[in-house]
Amino acid sequence: MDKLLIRGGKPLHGTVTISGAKNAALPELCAALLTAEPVVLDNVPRLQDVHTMIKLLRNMGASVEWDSDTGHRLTLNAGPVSNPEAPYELVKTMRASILALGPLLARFGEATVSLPGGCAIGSRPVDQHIKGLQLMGAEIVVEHGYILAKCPAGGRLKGARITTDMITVTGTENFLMAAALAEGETVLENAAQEPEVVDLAELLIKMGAQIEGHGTSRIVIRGVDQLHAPREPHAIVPDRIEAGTFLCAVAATGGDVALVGSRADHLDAVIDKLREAGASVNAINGQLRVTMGTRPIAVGFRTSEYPAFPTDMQAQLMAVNCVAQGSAKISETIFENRFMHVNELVRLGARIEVDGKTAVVTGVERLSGATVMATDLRASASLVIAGLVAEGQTVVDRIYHLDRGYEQMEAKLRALGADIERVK
Ligand SMILES: CC(=O)N[C@H]1[C@@H](OP(=O)(O)OP(=O)(O)OC[C@H]2O[C@@H](n3ccc(=O)[nH]c3=O)[C@H](O)[C@@H]2O)O[C@H](CO)[C@@H](O)[C@@H]1O
Ligand SMILES: C=C(OP(=O)(O)O)C(=O)O
Repeated sequence: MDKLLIRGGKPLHGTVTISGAKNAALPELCAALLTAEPVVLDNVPRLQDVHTMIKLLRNMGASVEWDSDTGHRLTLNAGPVSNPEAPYELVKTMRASILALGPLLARFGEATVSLPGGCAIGSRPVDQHIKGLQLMGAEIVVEHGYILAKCPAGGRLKGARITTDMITVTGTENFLMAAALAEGETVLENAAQEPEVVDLAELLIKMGAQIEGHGTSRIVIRGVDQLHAPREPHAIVPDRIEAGTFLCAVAATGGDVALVGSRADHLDAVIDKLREAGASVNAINGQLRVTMGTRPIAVGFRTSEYPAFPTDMQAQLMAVNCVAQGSAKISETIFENRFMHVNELVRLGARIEVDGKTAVVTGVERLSGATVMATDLRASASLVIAGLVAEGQTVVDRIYHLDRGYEQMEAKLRALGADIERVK
């Protein structure tokens, strides 16, 4: 099993290119299921979850081809799909497989998708996805760990008014894709406003969907009979969480880094907090430049839905607080168990106390390298940041979690001057 070996204490300097967003790539790969024409996506990040999604689509009969061995453009042809099924073996490694449910139902009138199950950060049920699709007329039974869904006689979903109990990102995305081919109008109330939802809506519009209100909490979709391939390749929006992770790394280690291909306007809440911590963050000529010359100041924050502070950045900013001056309170409101990184950060010398959904971090002057274990994707990123600033050597074990959502993280950090390598 791969590990990362980090010798901390080096400030980061240079330029890093931010990849396309994992959380936009995954629904957009599924959106290709909505048409028999070949869909071309650009800026697709080459990371493990994308490879898993490609496996899932190929298993259904789709053809998926990268343009070159190292490039980021791929062509998906769901014309030959004959098996509208997402089996447990593939779904268990990636919750986002649930995103196949909406498009499969909409285009093929039936779908069999394994229940994703829980994961380290919480139980993560999909009841809202099921409820919304039922409101659109789908007949759904859940048995033997599978969601068995089919459209009523006539074979087409019907537009509906869907108000979810909470804001759900992949739920909103499933409804967008299902409603694009449904009969009549669908209104999504309490919709997620994340940039990845907006990017998916923009791709669907390029494919002929009629969507209004994406980026707000009320989205209206008028179903059409057929979708087609976008006329031009659709470039996936930059990964704001990858960008935020690099911003936090610099805030912790000090240095001066330019992020190419990132969207400052998608990172307002994160940038505000990093400025409060003492970093200078500026958007210049399409780049985001972060400089940090002092020890950070501890900053309190609370995770919430976009545009507030993202839960996917909680662990990384906690790592910055670990070496900051002062103490700060962090509240996690989205997932019930997203403090798995705390015990590992403590092994590096951090002072953190957790009480339910709140963690209080008191910064220490130095962390000391140790062997730590990654428990989930963003927990891994926080351990890498802590390792970059810790004295001596840190080994981050189980980095298959990190590989799910970051493209070439260690190569990008090494190019910025970090002493980091992957070992078996
Ligand atoms: C692939 C992808 O885009 N993943 C992101 C997506 O996950 P995901 O879409 O799975 O997260 P949701 O927005 O759905 O979850 C929000 C909350 O609602 C709960 N819930 C959700 C659906 C449901 O049917 N029932 C239910 O109870 C969840 O358990 C959670 O507590 O948004 C999360 C919140 O920003 C991010 O952390 C993930 O990185
Ligand atoms: C929780 C995350 O992803 P997923 O929903 O794919 O598990 C994440 O990207 O931090």
